[in-house]
Amino acid sequence: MSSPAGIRARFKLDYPGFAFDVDLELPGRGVTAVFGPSGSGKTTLLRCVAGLLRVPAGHLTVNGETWQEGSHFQPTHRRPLGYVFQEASLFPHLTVRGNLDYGMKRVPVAERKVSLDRAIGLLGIGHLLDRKPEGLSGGERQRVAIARALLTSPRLLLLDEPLAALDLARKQEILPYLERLHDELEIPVLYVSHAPDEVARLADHLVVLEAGGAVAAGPMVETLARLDLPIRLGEDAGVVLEGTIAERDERWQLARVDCSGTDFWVREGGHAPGHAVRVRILARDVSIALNRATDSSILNIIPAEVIELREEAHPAQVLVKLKLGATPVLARVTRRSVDALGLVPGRQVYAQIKAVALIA
Ligand SMILES: Nc1ncnc2c1ncn2[C@@H]1O[C@H](COP(=O)(O)OP(=O)(O)OP(=O)(O)O)[C@@H](O)[C@H]1O
Repeated sequence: MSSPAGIRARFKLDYPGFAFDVDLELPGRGVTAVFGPSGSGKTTLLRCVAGLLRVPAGHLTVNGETWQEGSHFQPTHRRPLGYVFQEASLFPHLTVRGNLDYGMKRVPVAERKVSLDRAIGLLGIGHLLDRKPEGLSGGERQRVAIARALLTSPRLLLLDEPLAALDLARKQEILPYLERLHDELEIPVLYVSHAPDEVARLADHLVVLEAGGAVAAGPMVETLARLDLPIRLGEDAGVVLEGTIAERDERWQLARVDCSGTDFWVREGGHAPGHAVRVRILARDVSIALNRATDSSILNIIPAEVIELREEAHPAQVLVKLKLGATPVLARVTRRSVDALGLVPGRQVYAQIKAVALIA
């Protein structure tokens, strides 16, 4: 019997003072961000998946292939995966080309899925091929390390804080390459990161770890919109939505973004109509009205339904989940406003969205 597509990972491990116990069903494609505080078990999860840690009663299948079950344990070198850590571990005596060849030659010709040219093109490293690692910047080294991992034709890519050692400028330089991988490759990626901006730009799916357990796992949009989770991608609760540029308004330097049928006006980002983008809407930028204001400075006033309310740590404030068509958005309002407007689940209102940030 063949196993279904997707990744099924079940691991249980007891260190003194740290119990790790996860049972995850993850999609077999796209980027799954593994998010959580320091010491929550993110690297432990990746090490279990890679087979670097052998957990006695673990289970792992990746898109139909069983890598661990009962006494069956496929050792790391027999798992078709690419692993890139915080610090790229390139061979210092080999040129970039030599490092890439090394990755590629580990795979028989018939099984190669990513060609040398493709990997070089995706990561933009064609001009670096004759250099040695010591002559590369941190960002360039990481790009070479990712290209080398791709050349092993992995069926799973594990990226453990690949940008953490880089400064902001280098991060900004490498993120577009990671976005290209996301858009163009079918290989599923588990991406450990502390950085909200990386997660917001790259992830399709989120796993949130806390003290060795998964407190949430699901599609990014829905998971960020959950009121019972204290996830903050950035300085506030909020959602990240995927959409496409529907229209540009050159006169006012604005663009209309269509997110699953709900339109938002945003500041222009130079993208042509049809371009796929992500937008971030923070709860503090959303207010609620019972009627559509006609004399407001707010561009985005959208019919919405109240779905759920949850009191916040400060008793004056309430977080409200709204649905704008199929699109969830969070709003932060005062408890007094909840009372004054009679906000209860099912109530039809208008979401007034002051700022929508175009993030990629
Ligand atoms: N070999 C070990 N023996 C005992 N405890 C360990 C061992 N390896 C890891 N731990 C503990 O397991 C916990 C989780 O570690 P892990 O590296 O997975 O966390 P993390 O979420 O990746 O953290 P960070 O974000 O700081 O990298 C930590 O408390 C760590 O001290």
